[in-house]
Amino acid sequence: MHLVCLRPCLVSGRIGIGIGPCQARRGQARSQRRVVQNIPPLPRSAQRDLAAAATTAYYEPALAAAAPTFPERDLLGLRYLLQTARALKQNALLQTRQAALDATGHTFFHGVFPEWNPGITTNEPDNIKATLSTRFEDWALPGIRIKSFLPVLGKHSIFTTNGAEWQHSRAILRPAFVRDQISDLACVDRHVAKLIARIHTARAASADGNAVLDLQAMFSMMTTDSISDFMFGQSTDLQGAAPPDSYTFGRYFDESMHKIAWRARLGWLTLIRSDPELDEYSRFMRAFVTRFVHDVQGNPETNSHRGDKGKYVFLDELLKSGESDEVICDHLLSIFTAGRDTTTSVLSYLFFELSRRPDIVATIRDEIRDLGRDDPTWEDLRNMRYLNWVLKEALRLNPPVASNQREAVRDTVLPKGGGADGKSPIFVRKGTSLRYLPWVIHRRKDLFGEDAEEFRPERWQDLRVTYEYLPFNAGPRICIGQQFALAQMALITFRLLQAFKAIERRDDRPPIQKLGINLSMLYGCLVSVTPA
Ligand code: HEM
Repeated sequence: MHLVCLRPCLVSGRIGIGIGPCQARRGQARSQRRVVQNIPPLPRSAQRDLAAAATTAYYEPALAAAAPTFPERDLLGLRYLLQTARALKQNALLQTRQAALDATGHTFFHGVFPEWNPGITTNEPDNIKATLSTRFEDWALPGIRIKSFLPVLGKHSIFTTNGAEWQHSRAILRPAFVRDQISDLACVDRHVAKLIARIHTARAASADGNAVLDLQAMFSMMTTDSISDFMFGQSTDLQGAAPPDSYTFGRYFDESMHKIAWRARLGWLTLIRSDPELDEYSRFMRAFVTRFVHDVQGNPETNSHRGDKGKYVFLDELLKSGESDEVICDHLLSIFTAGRDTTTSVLSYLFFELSRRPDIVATIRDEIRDLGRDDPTWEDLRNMRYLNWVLKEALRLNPPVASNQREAVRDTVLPKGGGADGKSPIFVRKGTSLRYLPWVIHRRKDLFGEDAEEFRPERWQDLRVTYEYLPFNAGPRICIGQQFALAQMALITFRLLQAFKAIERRDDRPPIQKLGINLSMLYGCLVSVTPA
């Protein structure tokens, strides 16, 4: 019995577990010898998995065919890199990956320029379950992603650490997301009230009283205000009388996320060159956040937020950890990164859908009316069945974290993707990067039905999901802010549909999704609204 490792064959560029003749036309025997000599000993745990997941048939030559590679004959990964850059430029990376996964089955290998180890892309729930949960210890955040985030989030961030350091970050942050805070909706309510007031003002100021609004830009300001209020006890107040440095903070934050996304996606190449602009943004943002930390530390009794008894302030909880200012600053910027654009993304896409689906608007408004209360509690929002279906559906079709990545920290096994039918386990060498795309998985017709690409909240009536539905990720690194985000988004939608009875699309261009760290809408979300 021979198991061949998952390095690309030097001649054919094929990768996979294989026995028997190499498929390359030229240099066949030589390349095969070379590959076979490199056979790594299969780790004991991998052997256990293989035995459990497959059968002895796995070792038969017929099933040991290489897993698909894409594109073919791309040993160095240059074609893949160029394709990625081109697709990103055309805002079509998700669609390109979807087509590749459709063409190759649900898992394929590709070269990663300029590395030797191949990468894997998968939209197979079993593989994702292994990566995020059952074989969690075998995978970590990839080095390239950590390096891209470091200049902005720092080395203590939950998004730049693995292993014990990550556990420590999570242990510090977790208690701050307690039930009391989640159910304290007053903070969000203040900022959504300002948003509604701004919409009324814009309508009144427009010539025909029917102003065109870019809800994406408005949601972004609102979430910046509400998350800063939640974190520091003081809002950036971009929707009100913000000081100039709040605007600068917002702008630098946007620019930094854009740069980080490019660096993470294009790999090590972009890290060769330093980016003084990014360094400057980072310096400014750290100084901005540190000011709040000092403010709270320096004035424990007089600080403005403490006048508001009962108000939850994330920074207060964080300071209880006794960590240094630098660590606290890393955590604050991380929560800002985690919470702001994700929420903006879901709301923008949701209101884009609502602008072309008056039936859904009417059904949510009926549910609001049936509640019979103007001010919903957290429990009320949780129990609004249709509203929650709508949110789940928005998160399914446009998960803000549309594409995600991990890296094998030891030799391991994925349960599916090998063999002629793609159903055999595959061996994965340490250092291999794995990309999974919730955006693509959520649109699989075999998992979500023939209408998987349609926005249909009613599907959630009977749908039970596990690893095929990943808007908040899964396993030990599942989103900490999930309940907080869902409660916020439910309240914002509730309030807006209480205030406005119709939303009308005001943009003829086809919607284009832009993939950064999070998904956004390239042309924004242009609508007009009718007051209730
Ligand atoms: C609709 C809104 C949100 C979505 C879709 C979302 C999604 C995600 C996803 C997919 C991850 C996993 C990232 C990875 O491991 O690669 C994540 C992690 C995380 N999220 Fe969220 N998130 C949302 C809102 C929030 C909010 C509002 C907060 C906090 C205020 C938050 C805090 C976090 C944190 C701290 C992590 C890191 C968890 C860890 O690595 O252990 N998220 N989120």
